[in-house]
Amino acid sequence: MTIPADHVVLARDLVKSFQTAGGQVAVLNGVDLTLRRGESLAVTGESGSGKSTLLHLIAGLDLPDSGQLTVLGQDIARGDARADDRTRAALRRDQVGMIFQQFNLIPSLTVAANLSFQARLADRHDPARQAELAEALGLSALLDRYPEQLSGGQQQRVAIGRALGGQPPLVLADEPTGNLDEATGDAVAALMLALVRQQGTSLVLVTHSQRLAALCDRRVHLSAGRLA
Ligand SMILES: Nc1ncnc2c1ncn2[C@@H]1O[C@H](COP(=O)(O)OP(=O)(O)OP(=O)(O)O)[C@@H](O)[C@H]1O
Repeated sequence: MTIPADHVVLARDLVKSFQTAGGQVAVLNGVDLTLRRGESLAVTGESGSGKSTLLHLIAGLDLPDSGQLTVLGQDIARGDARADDRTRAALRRDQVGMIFQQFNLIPSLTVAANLSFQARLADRHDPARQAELAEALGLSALLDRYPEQLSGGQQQRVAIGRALGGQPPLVLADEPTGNLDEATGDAVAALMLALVRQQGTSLVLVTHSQRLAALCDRRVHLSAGRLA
């Protein structure tokens, strides 16, 4: 299959199951998904429906049992072929920003060092760009602090800045407001979406919140292992 150049994520008939003590559990059962350049897509679904599993496959943190998955032109899975660990790690490091519910900042690094972390790994650290991003995220006065000295909303703003710092073409966010109160979560989500749009970054946002999902360009619902 030829992939149009503006397709950032292309998934066809993705299947993923897990082996558990109780037997094989089918989680994704034929997922089709297309994400275009600059598009934001919300993925909603019941708890346990497989939203994080899908995000992990797109990030190359795990591999599907079958189906095709191509991310930023890199085949993760196609027929029997699978991208190896190195290829998938390089894709994540250089081209994919990730934002988690638990923020996952590096506790021993200052806000400034956390902000520049991924851009440095991707060899795209730009101090002027980082200063702009810190300003946009309201973090300029907090750059010398450590994560433990920040509120939840501030920590998540640092995590957003870290994910966007290297201007990756794709950002994956897994319940980014799940640990924040409603008002803080709304403010953080609005900032994230504004920055993503400004940068022309594609976004996959996993969320329970219909309000948050409504802010995205498009939304899909995961149910019984398929997207609708
Ligand atoms: N590594 C694993 N081993 C075994 N089972 C797993 C594994 N990862 C996920 N699962 C199972 O797959 C199903 C989907 O999990 P997943 O975390 O993707 O759901 P989710 O929609 O993100 O849920 P939530 O909204 O609660 O975070 C669950 O039944 C979970 O127990």
